[in-house]
Amino acid sequence: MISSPRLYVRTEAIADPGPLDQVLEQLAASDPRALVWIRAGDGMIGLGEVIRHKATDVADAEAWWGEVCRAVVDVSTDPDATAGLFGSGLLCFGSFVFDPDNTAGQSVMIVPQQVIGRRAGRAWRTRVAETEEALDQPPVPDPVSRSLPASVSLPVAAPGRVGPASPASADSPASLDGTDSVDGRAERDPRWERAVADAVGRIRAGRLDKVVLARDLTLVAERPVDPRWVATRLADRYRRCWTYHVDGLVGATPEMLIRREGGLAVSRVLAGTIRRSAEPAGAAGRGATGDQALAAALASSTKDVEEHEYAVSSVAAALAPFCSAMNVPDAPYVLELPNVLHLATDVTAVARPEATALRLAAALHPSAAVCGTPTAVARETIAELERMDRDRYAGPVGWVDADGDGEWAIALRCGLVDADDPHRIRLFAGCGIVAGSEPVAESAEAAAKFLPMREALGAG
Ligand SMILES: C=C(O[C@@H]1C=C(C(=O)O)C=C[C@H]1O)C(=O)O
Repeated sequence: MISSPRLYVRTEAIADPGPLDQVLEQLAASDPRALVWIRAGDGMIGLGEVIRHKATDVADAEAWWGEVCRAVVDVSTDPDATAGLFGSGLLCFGSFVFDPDNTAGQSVMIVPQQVIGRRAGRAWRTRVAETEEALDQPPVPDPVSRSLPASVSLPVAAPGRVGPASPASADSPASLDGTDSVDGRAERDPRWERAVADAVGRIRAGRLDKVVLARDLTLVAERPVDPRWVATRLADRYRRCWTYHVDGLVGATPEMLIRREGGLAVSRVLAGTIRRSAEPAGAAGRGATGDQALAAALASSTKDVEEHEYAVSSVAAALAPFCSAMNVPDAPYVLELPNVLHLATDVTAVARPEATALRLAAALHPSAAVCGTPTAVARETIAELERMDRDRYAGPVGWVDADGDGEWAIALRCGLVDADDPHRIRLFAGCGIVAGSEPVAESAEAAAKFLPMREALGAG
């Protein structure tokens, strides 16, 4: 039996502080541990910590969150002020490991002391405390009052020079010049390419249909990596993605595992990728004509369409038992991001009342977009061939509210700041492997997926 402290919660409407990526940059007095969920300037920033729960898995987190919510007293004086604002009121941020059986990492759920939220031009602040009196005290820090004394300022700082961790001098930033470049290391990894070739062999031999293989890249920065700095830059450039930071895991993902708002559940499935070329303007990959040609190539690639279909079927099959109606579009559309184009399908469904965002996330994870088909064989294949701890990469990351609504994305295009040495950050990128995959092309795709984080860190 889990026992939860009584929590008092108050939500109030506030003046619009402006796009949250800019607010994050101005949150001078806040802690670098600020929790972040931003998309196109809207979303939530969480400050402070009231409770932290080390979850064993998503189902455990759901049971725990139910207990917490049962012990909550909402003392908002004007509940109408924020009624219907998705994300307002008590909420919890979370980030889950990809595979609890194969990791040294830890899933975490965090209830912040304060949330500053913004959606569609409206804004709110939610405060949480263990006594009602504490809610009557001025919040510390008060990020929406613009009169912070300079002395409390902890500037959101750039990481300085960033380079690949080199085995020879693992503690100092490596040179970005010459042959020892991030590019050289990020583009190709012979060991990973052999794993891809091995996976293709297993798929052609009929042992499985699809497996997602990932690799990592550790960068070392001159100064400790401030996730707020990284998140600000990601949110500005990747406006169609969900920019997140939870407990050292920072990234901007284009893939929504499940969003539940009221009875409506939506999952954005991605699989099938083409890199936007870095060729000079006028060449394929740059400008409208180049993008159109790439989009057409992607949409007509049998390999990518097949890879995509596995991912869509796995999501539709996992959602079906929890939904009374579902719409699965016949064909994908092309989602354009600054670094890549993806085949995308938005599966929408009417969720049964007991199907909370966390319950749906538990049912959907791991989807074929990050694991493979069939799931169990793909999971074993990953453990065997990848030889890497995914930690919280490719696990669900997001938030849930007291009604069970929320958004759980897949933690992609991210990095994990080393808890013991914040100068070090481990980036991840993975690719769906099917019968028609080629190791060198998959390396190029992985390199394109590293790009958002490398650019945000100034190691582009
Ligand atoms: C695994 C990743 O991305 C996934 C794999 C994709 C693919 O192989 O085409 C596309 C989007 C994601 O579902 C990643 O970004 O690390």
